Amino acid sequence: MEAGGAGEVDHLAGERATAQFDVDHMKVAWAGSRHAVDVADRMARLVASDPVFRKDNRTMLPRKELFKDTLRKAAHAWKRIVELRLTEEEANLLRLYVDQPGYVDLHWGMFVPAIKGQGTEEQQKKWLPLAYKFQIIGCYAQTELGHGSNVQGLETTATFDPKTDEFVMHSPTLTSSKWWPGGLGKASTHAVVYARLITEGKDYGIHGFIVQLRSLEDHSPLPGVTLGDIGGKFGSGAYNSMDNGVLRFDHVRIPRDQMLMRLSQVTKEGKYVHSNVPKQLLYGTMVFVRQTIVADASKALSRATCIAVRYSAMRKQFGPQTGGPETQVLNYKTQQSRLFPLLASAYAFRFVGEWLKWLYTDVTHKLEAKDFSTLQEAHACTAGLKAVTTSATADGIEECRKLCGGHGYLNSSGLPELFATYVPACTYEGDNVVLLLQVARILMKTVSQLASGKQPVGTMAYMGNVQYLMQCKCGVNTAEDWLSPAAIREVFEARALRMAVNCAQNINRAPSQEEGLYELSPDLLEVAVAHIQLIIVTKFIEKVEQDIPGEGVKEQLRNLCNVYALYLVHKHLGDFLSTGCMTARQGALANQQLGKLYAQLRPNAVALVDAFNYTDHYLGSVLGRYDGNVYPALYDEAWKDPLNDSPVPDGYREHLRPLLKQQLKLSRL
Ligand SMILES: CCCCCCCCCCCC(=O)SCCNC(=O)CCNC(=O)[C@H](O)C(C)(C)COP(=O)(O)OP(=O)(O)OC[C@H]1O[C@@H](n2cnc3c(N)ncnc32)[C@H](O)[C@@H]1OP(=O)(O)O
Ligand SMILES: Cc1cc2nc3c(=O)[nH]c(=O)nc-3n(C[C@H](O)[C@H](O)[C@H](O)COP(=O)(O)OP(=O)(O)OC[C@H]3O[C@@H](n4cnc5c(N)ncnc54)[C@H](O)[C@@H]3O)c2cc1C
Repeated sequence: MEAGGAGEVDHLAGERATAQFDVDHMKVAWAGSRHAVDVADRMARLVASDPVFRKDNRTMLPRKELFKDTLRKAAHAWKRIVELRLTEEEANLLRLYVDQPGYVDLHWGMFVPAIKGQGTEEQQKKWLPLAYKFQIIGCYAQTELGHGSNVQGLETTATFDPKTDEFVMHSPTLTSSKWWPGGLGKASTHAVVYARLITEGKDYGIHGFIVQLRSLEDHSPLPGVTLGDIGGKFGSGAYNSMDNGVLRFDHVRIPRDQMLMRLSQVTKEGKYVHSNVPKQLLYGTMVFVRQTIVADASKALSRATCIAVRYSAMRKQFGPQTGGPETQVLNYKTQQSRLFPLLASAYAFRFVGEWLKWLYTDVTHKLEAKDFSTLQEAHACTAGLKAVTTSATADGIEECRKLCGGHGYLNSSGLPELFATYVPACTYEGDNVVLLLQVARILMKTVSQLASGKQPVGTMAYMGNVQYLMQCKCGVNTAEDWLSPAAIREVFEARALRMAVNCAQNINRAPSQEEGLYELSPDLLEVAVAHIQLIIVTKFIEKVEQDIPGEGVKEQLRNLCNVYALYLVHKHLGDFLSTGCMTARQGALANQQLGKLYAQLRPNAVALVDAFNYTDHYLGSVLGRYDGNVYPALYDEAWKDPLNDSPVPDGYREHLRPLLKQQLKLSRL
C-alpha cells in the first residue's frame, strides 16, 4: 500500500518535497472528478486488502493453475460486488484493480454491448437479465482461423431453414473455425457469433447470432459444438489467464429469434429485411471497445511510467569525479529525454480518452435519433486513436523496462508482464495498420471533396482551412515562442494537411485510385498518424485551457502538454521539414525548448506519477513501490521463486552430479 502506514519510511520523501503543485488536486484532474478519485481509491484498496486478489505469484503459476486462479478471482469479485451492492461504476473499477485478464472482460466488454447495440428490445429483455446475473456467460466470436481483419471474408454460415424456423450454424472449412475469442475456450456458455446469413439461397453477408455453446447443467459442449483453448501465449502470466478459444459448428440449430435483429431481420418465411440504417452499425461493438481501449492505454502507460520514474529517482549510478554521493539516474538528461515524453504521453492519452468517451456518447445519442452524420467521425477517431495510443503505449512500456536497467527485466519489476499483457492491444480490436489505413482512406476522401467546396467537420474541420495551411510559415523565432499553443497547433495542422494533400496528389497520378491507395499505403499510414497526433495535441491544449483548480496544477499540465507536442515535433522532424511547415532552425529551437521543459519537469516527476493514485498492489512492481524501498523488496522477492525452494536443485542427481563426477575422472587422467 501507499506510504503513511506505521513504521514505513518514505525513501522518496525528498522527491515529493520538491513538487511545485498540489498533488491532491492533480489526482482530481487525472481522474476527472473528486468523486472519481474517491471511488477509485476505495475500490483499489478493497482489492489490495483481499488475499484472494493476490497476484505477486502469478508469473510462476503453470497455465492450468493460472486459469483456475482467474476463475476463482472472477467468482470472488462477483461475490463481493453482490455482497457490497456495488454500483456499476464501482464494480467496473473493482474488476479493473483485480487486474487479471479473464472471461468477464469479454462478457461485460463485448457480449453485453453487442446485445445492447444489435439486439431488438425484445431480445434485450430476454438475454440481458440473464447476462447481468451471470446465469449465462458470453463472449464475442467474430475472428476465424483464416480471417480476422477482413470481417467480410468470414466463412461461418447461418443458413435459414423455414421448415423449422431455425438457423443452421456451420463451419464449412478448417479456416472457418472461430479462433481467438476470449472466454470462448473454457468459460463461456454462450457467444455472439458472426456468420454469413444465407436465406432463400442468397448470401446476405455477416450478421450476429446468439448461440448457446455449453450445457447450463454440466458445462459440457452441446451436440455439434467443438470447443477448446487455442494454447499458450506470449510471456509468463500475462494474457495466459484468458481462455482464448476455438469453436466449430457441425450443423447446429438455433431458433430464428436468436439472430440479432435490430439492424436487419429474417421473417418466418425466410424473407430478408434490412432496416433503413447504415450497414456499418454492425461494427458498433468494435467502435465501442476501441473507445475503451484508448482510455486503457493511458492506464497501462501511466503504470509503466510510475514504475520507471520512482525507480529512476531512487536508483543511483556513478558520481562526480570529485567523489561524493552517486547520481540518481533520473538526473541524467538522457533518462529524462526518454522517460518524460512517456509521462507526458500518459497524460495526453488520458485526456484524449476522456474526450473520445464524450464523442462516443454524443454519436450514440445521435444514432438513437436516426442521425448517422457523425458515424464516419466516430469510426475515424476510435480506429485512429486506438492505433496510435496502443502502439505508443506498447513501445513505451518496453522503453520503461529498459529505463529500469537489469532489474526491469525481472518479473518482480512488473514490466515484463505488463508488456506481455498489453502488447496484443496493437492487434486485437483491429490490427493497428489496418485501422490507420481506414483513417487514411477517410482523409483521402475528405481531401478529394475540398475542391467541391464541401466543408469538413469535427476533427477534420481544420482541412477546410486549406488555402492558409498549405502556405503558412511558422512564426517561431526563439525557443520560448514554442510555448505558444497557437504556434504548436498551426504546425501540427499544416503538417497533417500537407501530408494528406501530397499523398492524395500522388494517388491521383496512379493508373487507378485503388492502385494508388495500394502503392502509397506506407505513406498513407504516416498521413493517418499525423492527423491523429494533431487530435491528441489539440485535445490536450483544450484541456489545459479549461479552468483547472489546485495550486500549480494547470502549470504542470501545460508543461506536460508542451513536452508531448515538442517531443513529437522532434521525433517527426522529417515530416515538418519536408512539408515546409518549419525550418531546420525552428526545429533546433523546439529541441532547445524541450530540454528546458525537462528541467522544469524534473522536480515534479515523482509527484506527477503519485497523482495516478495507484496502490502498490495494482502497480505490482517491486521497483515502483510508493516508499521507494526497492532493494530489500527485490532481495526478498528473489527467495520466493520456486527454484529457491531447496539449496540443491531438482535434477542435480540426474544431470549435474554425473557431469561433475565425470569431469573429476577426466582431470585425474
Ligand atoms: C470494455 C472492456 C474491453 C474488453 C477487453 C478487451 C479485450 C480484447 C478484446 C479483443 C476483441 C476483438 O479483437 S474482437 C474482433 C475485432 N476485429 C476487428 O477489429 C476487425 C477489424 N476489421 C474491421 O473492422 C473491418 O473489417 C474493416 C474496417 C477493416 C474493413 O471493413 P469493410 O466492411 O471491408 O469495410 P471497408 O470496405 O473498408 O469500408 C466500407 C465503409 O465502412 C466504413 N467503416 C468501416 N468500419 C466502420 C465502423 N466501425 N464504423 C463506421 N463505419 C465504418 C468505412 O469508412 C467505409 O466507408 P465509405 O468509404 O463507404 O464511406
Ligand atoms: C489477445 C487477443 C485477443 C483477441 N480476442 C478476440 C475476441 O475476443 N474475439 C474475436 O473475435 N477476436 C479476437 N481476437 C482476434 C483479433 O481481433 C484479430 O487477431 C485482429 O483483428 C487482427 O486480425 P488478424 O489476426 O486476421 O491479422 P491479419 O489481418 O492476418 O494481420 C497480419 C498482418 O497483415 C497485415 N494486414 C492485414 N490486412 C492488411 C491490409 N489490408 N493492408 C495492409 N496490411 C494488412 C497486418 O497489418 C498484419 O501485419 C483477439 C486477438 C488477440 C491477439
